[in-house]
Amino acid sequence: MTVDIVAPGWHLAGSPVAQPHGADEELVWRFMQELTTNDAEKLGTWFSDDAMYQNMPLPPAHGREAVTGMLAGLFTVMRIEKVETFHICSRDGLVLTEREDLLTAIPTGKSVALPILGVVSVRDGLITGWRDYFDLRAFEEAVEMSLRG
Ligand SMILES: CCCCCCC(N)=O
Repeated sequence: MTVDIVAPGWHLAGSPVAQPHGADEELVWRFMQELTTNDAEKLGTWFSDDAMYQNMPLPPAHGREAVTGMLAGLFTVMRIEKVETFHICSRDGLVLTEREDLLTAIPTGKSVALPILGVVSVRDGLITGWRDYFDLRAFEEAVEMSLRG
């Protein structure tokens, strides 16, 4: 069965919030597309030295090295196939993204389009914080893989 991202009924396709505006949102929009490289080292260069990253149902990573290591660890068990950012908005360097990420679990080969609310803080052209909120149980059941060990 082929899994893909389908724009939800609540997608405000023609609205200004469906496109990035300003340097911070442009940076986050491009970063979300860069995720599909699944290249932890390359993605790590987007972060400040003091950055944090957390998939909210899981523990956080603090510092660019730990952020890069967490991404590298994720990419041993999953691939980010596609990212659709349906809505993006921001104020004072805090960027909110309403997305669906198409994720494939490497051990099972199963995929899921996972709804995610992402919060990204940007300073001087670097990401200082990235927090993704999603239903981990929905992910684990869909791809038949646990991320909690
Ligand atoms: C469910 C695992 C976490 C997802 C990691 C990368 C992403 N935010 O798409």
